[in-house]
Amino acid sequence: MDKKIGFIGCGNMAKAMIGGLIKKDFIHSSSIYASNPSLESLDEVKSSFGVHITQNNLVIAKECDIIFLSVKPYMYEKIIAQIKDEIKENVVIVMIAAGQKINQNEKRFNRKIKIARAMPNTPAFVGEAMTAICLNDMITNEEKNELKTIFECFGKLEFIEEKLMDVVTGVSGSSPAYAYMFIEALADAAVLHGMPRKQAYIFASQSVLGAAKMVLETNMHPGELKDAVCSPGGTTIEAVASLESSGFRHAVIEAVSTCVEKSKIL
Ligand SMILES: NC(=O)C1=CN([C@@H]2O[C@H](COP(=O)(O)OP(=O)(O)OC[C@H]3O[C@@H](n4cnc5c(N)ncnc54)[C@H](O)[C@@H]3O)[C@@H](O)[C@H]2O)C=CC1
Ligand SMILES: O=C(O)[C@@H]1CCC=N1
Repeated sequence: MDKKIGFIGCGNMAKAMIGGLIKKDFIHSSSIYASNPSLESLDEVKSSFGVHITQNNLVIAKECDIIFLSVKPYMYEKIIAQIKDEIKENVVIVMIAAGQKINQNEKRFNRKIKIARAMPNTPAFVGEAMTAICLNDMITNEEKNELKTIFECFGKLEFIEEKLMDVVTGVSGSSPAYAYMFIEALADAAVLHGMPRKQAYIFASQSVLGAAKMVLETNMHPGELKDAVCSPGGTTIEAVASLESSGFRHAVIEAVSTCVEKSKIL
């Protein structure tokens, strides 16, 4: 790709996406820019991936053709005010913040601007993100395809309606955190029963990875796949019954709903 991609805000999500892009070899590191007030994370991306780093957001504004706003949602107003008169004519702004709506941010630029709203997740770092994206009507088909290629460098991508974006935050943007909690809890249980901690993480995480692949690759219903693990009178159904009596599904549904509601008000 001959365009320059910039990240304003070089925190967890930006680092995951930069890592994913570089590992895929889709864009040369000299075409990636990252800005951040503190040097710590910038030094990390420079030494790991060789990208340009700066503490000045205006460098990104002036240099880059596609700019990811990878700062916290409450920073958007301030960052847009800072860059809006310095950005290139045809720049594509990619907003990844939870809860930030396209029309609310279009107004902040005081002119017609190309905006994509995306919700990725941190598994981008290992090329396994799930990203949802929606676009405003300023973005051309060619730019849509470029964005598709960029996001597919580090995982799966679906174009969705903006009204579903808060749901996406709950089901995929934030859900790696719940999955890590599940893996940690599985491993804790294995340790409780005598397995060394390191080994327990391998067993727990590989079985979660395998289960996810089964859902994606067999197209079978998760319930059917679960049933295939539960031998009549066997071990698994004991665990399943125990999870049900602890309100496992209800706890997950409630947690995701809280997350979606929070995304709506950010
Ligand atoms: N962490 C995640 O899993 C996901 C995060 N997001 C979104 O990505 C955005 C960033 O989230 P994280 O990376 O988790 O946060 P983070 O706190 O790790 O990163 C934000 C970065 O912005 C920097 N920053 C603060 N003020 C700045 C300024 N004036 N100019 C430039 N940079 C500045 C901070 O120093 C920090 O490094 C948020 O809006 C969040 O909603 C979206 C999907 C997933
Ligand atoms: O916790 C957050 O607000 C961000 C949005 C999705 C994942 N992390």
